[in-house]
Amino acid sequence: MFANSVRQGLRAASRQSVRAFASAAAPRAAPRAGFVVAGAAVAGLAAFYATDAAKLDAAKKTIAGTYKTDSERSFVMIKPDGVSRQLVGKIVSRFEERGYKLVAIKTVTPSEDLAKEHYSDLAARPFYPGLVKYITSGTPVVAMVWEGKDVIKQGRRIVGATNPLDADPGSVRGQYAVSVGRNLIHASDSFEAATKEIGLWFKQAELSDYEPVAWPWVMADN
Ligand SMILES: Nc1ncnc2c1ncn2[C@@H]1O[C@H](COP(=O)(O)OP(=O)(O)OP(=O)(O)O)[C@@H](O)[C@H]1O
Repeated sequence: MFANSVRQGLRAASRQSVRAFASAAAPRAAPRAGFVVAGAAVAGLAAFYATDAAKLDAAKKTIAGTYKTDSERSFVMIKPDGVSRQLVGKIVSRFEERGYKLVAIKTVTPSEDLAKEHYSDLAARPFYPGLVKYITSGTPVVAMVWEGKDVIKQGRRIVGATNPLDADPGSVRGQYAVSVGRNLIHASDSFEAATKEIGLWFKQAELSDYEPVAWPWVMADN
């Protein structure tokens, strides 16, 4: 994605630079030194536009909405222990009562490939095989997408620290979990992770677009 935007930025930059150069370079037979200077200017502009395009891309809307706006989205998953312990309603309520918008929810019995891809950044960790086995136990997970301002950061606070021993008592893990290996729930920890995870678990068509009646009362800043 970033590579594409940089390529687009470079293309836009060279188009702009060529236009700028064409209008600035009135004499047809410009001296050789002029070409050198112009070449450097084109390279400089290309670099500038490439950086600028990358910056713009960071603010661009992805499947996880737009970061730091009301449309920000997080991927939240109730793990097999949460489903088996029949805590789904209580966990969903935490997000709902906070004011966040449920844009997708489904049960999934994850394949090994899906679990491995979801936790691919932990592949080298000693607990990885056990983690994959836990997620693919055959009991489903509940995969969800929640939307609203700061939902990624606040979602992590609702979920609590990875190890329930360190989790705030008011968090899901702090209230219901005991062991790091059975910590009930996952929530995206960054916008990049949310973009990857929502794209991995959901198709665009599965994500609903609506406004809850209380939305302005929850999301307004003043
Ligand atoms: N030491 C460990 N022993 C067993 N399982 C662990 C251990 N550390 C992490 N895990 C499992 O791997 C998951 C992913 O670990 P990570 O470090 O990404 O924490 P996290 O981001 O809080 O968790 P998650 O990605 O599930 O939200 C944890 O939620 C937990 O289920």
